[in-house]
Amino acid sequence: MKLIGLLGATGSIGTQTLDIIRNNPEYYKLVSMSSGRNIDLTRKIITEFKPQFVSVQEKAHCEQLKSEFPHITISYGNDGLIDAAVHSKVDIVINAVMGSVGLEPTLMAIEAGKTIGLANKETLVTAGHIVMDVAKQKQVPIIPVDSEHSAIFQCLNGESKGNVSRLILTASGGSFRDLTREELREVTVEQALAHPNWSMGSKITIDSATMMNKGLEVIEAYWLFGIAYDQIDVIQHRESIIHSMVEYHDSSVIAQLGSPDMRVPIQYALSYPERLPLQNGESLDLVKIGKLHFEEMDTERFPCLRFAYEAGKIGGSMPTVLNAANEVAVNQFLNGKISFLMIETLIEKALTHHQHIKNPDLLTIREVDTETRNYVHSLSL
Ligand SMILES: NC(=O)C1=CN([C@@H]2O[C@H](COP(=O)(O)OP(=O)(O)OC[C@H]3O[C@@H](n4cnc5c(N)ncnc54)[C@H](OP(=O)(O)O)[C@@H]3O)[C@@H](O)[C@H]2O)C=CC1
Ligand SMILES: CC(=O)[C@@H](O)[C@H](O)COP(=O)(O)O
Ligand SMILES: [Mn+2]
Repeated sequence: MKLIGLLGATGSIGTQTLDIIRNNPEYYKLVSMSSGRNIDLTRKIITEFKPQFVSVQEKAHCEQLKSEFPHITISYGNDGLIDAAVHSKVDIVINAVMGSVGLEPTLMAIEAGKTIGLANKETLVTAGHIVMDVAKQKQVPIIPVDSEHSAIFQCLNGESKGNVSRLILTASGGSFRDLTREELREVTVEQALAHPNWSMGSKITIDSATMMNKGLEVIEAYWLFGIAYDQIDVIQHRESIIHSMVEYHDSSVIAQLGSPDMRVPIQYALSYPERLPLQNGESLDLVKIGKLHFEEMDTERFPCLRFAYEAGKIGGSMPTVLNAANEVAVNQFLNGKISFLMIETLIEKALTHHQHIKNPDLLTIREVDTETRNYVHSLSL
């Protein structure tokens, strides 16, 4: 029996993780969880899964839930999020919160020796050098949940990284993959949220439309697998059937395929190194699909992927700036305050404005994150 701490239980990855726990009560038990502001769903999850510890974002929600569930420990805010991650009974933490707020709970969970199932890619983009160092020191496994990284993890299957010549990440291209720059000027939030293949939270769906999602994933892959940026390629693959590939130095390419269903990588992170049958999993019918397509990425139309490679290669505090600027800009777009193309403009301005810091410690990372958020807010007022 694995005892689970689930951060971001009310979100897209969170609720799919709960599906897996629900379907496999002999293997998994929810012990601690966090949610944000969705209190109705939090209440339902508490009632069904009976976790011992719950954290929410707001104090008022915490007080409300305490009165309804007097036998459960309920907390709130960033401290609550950390307490959910380090709960003494938890074996594995699935980090499915959105944004760099996931960084400190991840670090504290690693310090506490918990295995990490990582969906929250912003953690590694913001402070990959710190997270990977602590994980190495503590000998804590970080198992990827992001579909591309789970695919690469499965393709690597313990092979020496010295045998790898290239990682090939696939990108669906997102909602606007076939639009011209001119057409991108006019797109709406509703259109951006209509991802062709995946049903996900709103922030990552916008990241997918700007292709920043793939940029964040390149940096995520760099940290998870220790492969140089020049050996990480991205290609557009509009069907999202091949989730990513590894090319070895004997020219052999190993790919992981499957219908787009995030329960597969989530369950694999939970069951690793075993595999469990997936309830209602769709068997891949390649004959029905007929053709798979592969295209070059177009960083003229979608410069965010280029920004991410550049920030990743500079390293230090640059990826922190990239991530923080992106989080603020995407939020402004979702709130109708800026246009779609303004997202990339704000990120570029933040990157240009920032004075690079070489090997930032956690305190410096926090400062850079806050300063960047303030700067982007000031630009988009
Ligand atoms: N969805 C997907 O298929 C995939 C997602 N990912 C990554 O997984 C992570 C989660 O994505 P997704 O599930 O789509 O996101 P959602 O927006 O659906 O869910 C985010 C979760 O985090 C909670 N949350 C948000 N902000 C805060 C905060 N400040 N403090 C505490 N909790 C907070 C939300 O709470 P509430 O809703 O209650 O407010 C919710 O539970 C992201 O990093 C994303 O990039 C990676 C691959 C695929
Ligand atoms: C499901 C998943 O892992 C997402 O990160 C997905 O990859 C987004 O699709 P894009 O390939 O369009 O960014
Ligand atoms: Mn992904």
